[in-house]
Amino acid sequence: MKRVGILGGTFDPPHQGHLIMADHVCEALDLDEVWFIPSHLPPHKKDATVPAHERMKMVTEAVKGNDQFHSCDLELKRQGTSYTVDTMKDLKIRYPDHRFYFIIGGDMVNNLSEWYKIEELRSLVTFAGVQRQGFEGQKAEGVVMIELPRIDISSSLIRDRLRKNLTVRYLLPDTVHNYIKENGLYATKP
Ligand SMILES: Nc1ncnc2c1ncn2[C@@H]1O[C@H](COP(=O)(O)OP(=O)(O)OP(=O)(O)O)[C@@H](O)[C@H]1O
Ligand SMILES: O=C(O)c1ccc[n+]([C@@H]2O[C@H](COP(=O)([O-])O)[C@@H](O)[C@H]2O)c1
Repeated sequence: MKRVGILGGTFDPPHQGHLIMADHVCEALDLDEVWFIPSHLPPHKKDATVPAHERMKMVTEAVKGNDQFHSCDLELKRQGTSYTVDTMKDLKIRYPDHRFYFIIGGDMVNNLSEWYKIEELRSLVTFAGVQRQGFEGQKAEGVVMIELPRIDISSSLIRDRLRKNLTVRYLLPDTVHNYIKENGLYATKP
């Protein structure tokens, strides 16, 4: 039986906060792997600013160099709104013997009751929550909370800094930063 963490997100763009949270949960829960799954259309958020295939490529760049981290294009291939319950049902069929942990930031812990078919989803995964700056002390039934140094990095901060032509170096992996520059994403000049 493999123990697999799932980090779903918009990843617009992926950043060090995502990698650090995945690494800490991996250690704390003794996971074999963490799979990063970019949403095609995020269910509870306004649409991403960059197309799904570009976010997928950035996630693939971000996980390079860690053998336990993998990117997964299941939600891209499925298209439509990326409800987590659909993703996990699909993964359970493909990998019936894996045990799945769905990793979420502290900003999401208290909103789980609003997720689509949440009770069915709870039967498929264990939720692992990490603390997030501005959302301290969040906890909810059925969510294992993992301690994490507060990392006040978000994709919106990075998008905002890129728009203003301010440095984002060290906020995200160099590989992702290079991909953004080479492809002129977020209105950077290629
Ligand atoms: N710095 C962080 N600390 C803890 N959790 C985080 C952090 N950044 C992202 N997460 C969590 O990672 C998951 C995916 O996040 P997402 O891709 O939406 O990035 P984001 O930084 O929250 O984006 P945005 O700023 O655009 O809202 C979510 O569960 C989110 O709560
Ligand atoms: O399935 C749902 O109803 C649902 C509602 C909100 C968020 N999620 C998932 O939670 C993950 C993080 O979401 P976000 O909006 O922070 O990118 C991502 O995989 C979303 O698909 C899922």
